Amino acid sequence: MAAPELDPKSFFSLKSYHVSEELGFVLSDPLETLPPYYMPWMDIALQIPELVQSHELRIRINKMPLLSSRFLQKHRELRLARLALSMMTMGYIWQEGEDNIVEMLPHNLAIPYWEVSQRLGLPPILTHADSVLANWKKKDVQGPFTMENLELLITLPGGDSAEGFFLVTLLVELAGAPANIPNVINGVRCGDTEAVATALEAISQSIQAMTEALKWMHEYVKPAVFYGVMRIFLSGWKDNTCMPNGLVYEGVQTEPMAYSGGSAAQSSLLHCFDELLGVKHKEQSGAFLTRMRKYMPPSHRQLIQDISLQPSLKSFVQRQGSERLNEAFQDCLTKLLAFRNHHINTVSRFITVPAARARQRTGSDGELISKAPTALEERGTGGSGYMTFLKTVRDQTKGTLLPETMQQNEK
Ligand code: HEM
Repeated sequence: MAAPELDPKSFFSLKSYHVSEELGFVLSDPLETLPPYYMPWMDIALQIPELVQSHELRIRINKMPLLSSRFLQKHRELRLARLALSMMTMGYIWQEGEDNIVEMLPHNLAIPYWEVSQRLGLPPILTHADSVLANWKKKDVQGPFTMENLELLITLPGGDSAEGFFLVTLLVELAGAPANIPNVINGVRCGDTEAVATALEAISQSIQAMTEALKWMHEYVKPAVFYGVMRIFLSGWKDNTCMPNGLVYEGVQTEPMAYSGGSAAQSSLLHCFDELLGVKHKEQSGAFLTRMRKYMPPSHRQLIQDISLQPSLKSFVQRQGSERLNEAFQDCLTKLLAFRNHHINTVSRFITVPAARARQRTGSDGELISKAPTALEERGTGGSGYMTFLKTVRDQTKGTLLPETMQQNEK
């Protein structure tokens, strides 16, 4: 997909980045089926939890025919094929948990997976763009985007909690759809203070709606299931002591390759807001977030890059001396800070607390939790030393606030 040209005089629009005003980065109308030739993939992909449970997934994948990816033509076909192949790969690698790890993905899965990934410009591992953005359907097509009216196309072990985890994340994405970012950029370009303030007010509401949606995680996902069952299936083979050498993709390359696991750190939303508002992440946390951009669809990555090349919004706000604009800018940062604080609480509830219970073998969910992989205790599925990272990112957001609000926040 060619990167859109950035002409500072042209009108900034989301269209050229394959981002919609209504759905943001979410893929619109994902396909539910592939052409019949690809039935062997879909047959397996649709039964991953059951096949993992019966320890048959690897056997079924080993017997799968080697199919050519050349009959996949449309973007949506490629996305569904990648979703199916990614989910199968995670199931294949982690079927036995941390025991009996395989270090080679068989050629009948690895070759088409590599080809499809190359065509989409994504690394050959499950990403947020697959498991969340391209993994939904509405039960009633005319109905709303609600938990009740949504379901996944393909899932991993973890039952209702797995479904809840991916669908709540989808709702967070939808709540934050960055429709107003172009209005901010275009307003700054033509010096329209009121237009920029209006767009920032809408963005701050979207970020607040993201926080509200994130709260549903507590309702739809059980921490013990997330920690003890699901998390390993999102893990990658980079910075993971279980697979220190990475994974050999048979028939693609003889040397192993290392990739980070799926994480919403790969969502383009917060990267866009950070670039727009001038939140800069440095050193290790900055390096990790920059690396996560390689796990996003290229056009989404390009949008983030192009936002970062715009004249500074913060300087514009400071120059204009408008109280309304000042407040709208500050409010966006305050809401972003609140999102990150709530996210840290969520992470604590879904990882830190179960990890402590697992070490002490306590709690009614003790058995589930104690099966959790020990290599992941200190790390997020994206492979970060997560708490230090998340707090640094949060503090960087706070550090971007204009001085008066910082003082109010201290009170
Ligand atoms: C049970 C729910 C969740 C848990 C346990 C969780 C956990 C984590 C962890 C451990 C990290 C550190 C990076 C890594 O190694 O993966 C992270 C980063 C991140 N997560 Fe989540 N997450 C959850 C839900 C979400 C949702 C729904 C979103 C919204 C899209 C989100 C957005 C982010 C972002 C943007 C980062 C990068 C850090 C930042 O920009 O603040 N997370 N998450």
